[in-house]
Amino acid sequence: MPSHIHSTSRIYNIASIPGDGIGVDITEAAVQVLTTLSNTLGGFEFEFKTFDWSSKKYLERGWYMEDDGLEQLKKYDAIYFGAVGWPDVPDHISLWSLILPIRKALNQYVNVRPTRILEGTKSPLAAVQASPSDLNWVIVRENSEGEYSGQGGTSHEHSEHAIATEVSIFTQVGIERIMRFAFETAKSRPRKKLTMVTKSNAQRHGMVLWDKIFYKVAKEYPDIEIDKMLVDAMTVRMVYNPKSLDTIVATNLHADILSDLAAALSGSIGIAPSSNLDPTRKNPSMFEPIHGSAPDIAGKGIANPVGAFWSAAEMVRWLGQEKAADGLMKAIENVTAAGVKTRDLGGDKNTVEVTLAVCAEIEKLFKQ
Ligand SMILES: NC(=O)C1=CN([C@@H]2O[C@H](COP(=O)(O)OP(=O)(O)OC[C@H]3O[C@@H](n4cnc5c(N)ncnc54)[C@H](O)[C@@H]3O)[C@@H](O)[C@H]2O)C=CC1
Ligand SMILES: CC(=O)C(=O)O
Ligand SMILES: [K+]
Ligand SMILES: [Mn+2]
Repeated sequence: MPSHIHSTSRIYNIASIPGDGIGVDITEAAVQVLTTLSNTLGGFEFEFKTFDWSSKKYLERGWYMEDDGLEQLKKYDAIYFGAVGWPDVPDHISLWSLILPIRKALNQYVNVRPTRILEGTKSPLAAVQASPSDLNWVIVRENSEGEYSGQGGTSHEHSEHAIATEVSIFTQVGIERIMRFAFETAKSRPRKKLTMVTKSNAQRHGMVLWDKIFYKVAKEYPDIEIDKMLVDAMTVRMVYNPKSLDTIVATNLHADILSDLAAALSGSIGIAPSSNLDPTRKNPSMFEPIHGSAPDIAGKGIANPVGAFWSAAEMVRWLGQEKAADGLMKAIENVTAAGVKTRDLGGDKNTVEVTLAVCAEIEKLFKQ
């Protein structure tokens, strides 16, 4: 591309945190696809700064992020994240040293997790036919409090009297803002439907407040059709009647679980994206596939990069480049439709082959 075009480009500074296991492969793939996208379209560019914050580095040097790591991240327009977690480090140490502090400190109180069946892929559900509306959901996950508040403690740890508490925190402010975001999401979608997931039959304090604030906020959205599901029954409805759902709002833990299920029902966990959003835009938002570091397939070059690409498309959309985001999604689906898929989707291609196919498709779509 001629340099004069570059000089007028909007530059987005992206903090890239590949992390562990397949997080590294899929982040590399996403960076390649994003670079191809900006080079092909023009008008904007990405400048990536890679942070080597990982479990491997933690084992070498005793820390995940520098002391001012969260402050460093605040300078970027967005954060692209792979995955964190490795068998040599207890999972609660890795999560609480990297991904969870970022979500909390940068006020990323929403985690948006869309699911649908991509072209050329198949749901394992018999109830799901070819129609895209058979399974097309957005799970809005509370991302700052609830069961992952981090409050609690352990006493008498090394004795038979060990006591541990894990306290769920639900605040009026925290619930109200996630409910409002969920209603706005439902409003932006054609079906205008919102299902609230709860467990207020057994959990009689936090979940009761959750329900109450949902109905309070619902009054502001008379055009949205609402219903309520207990989380256990919700799993059944997702399997037997996926068509009846559209936008879903759930707590941190419930939505974590339901979104892995949703991904599997749509074909594979390897395709599912997520956006950790600070809707106030005072802090950068963070984009990552919903899956973890997958130690069982790490280093084999076979991880599905589609969830990483879809997450990248969500990042591009959040940054305001709608046309580029739509183009990237189109390129991804042209590739799946052509049968260029990794094994988890029933194909025989590897990460690099799918990545190159998506890059070629972007060039085909956008090159005049
Ligand atoms: N946001 C994050 O960074 C997350 C980190 N983790 C961490 O990741 C580590 C592994 O966790 P698991 O429970 O095994 O969950 P996982 O999502 O890493 O893997 C679950 C299963 O799905 C498969 N899988 C996942 N992503 C795939 C992809 N892109 N392509 C093909 N197959 C894929 C894996 O091979 C595995 O069989 C743990 O340390 C966990 O704490 C887990 C979830 C999210
Ligand atoms: C930690 C985790 O599993 C998630 O955020 O999806
Ligand atoms: K991830
Ligand atoms: Mn999860």
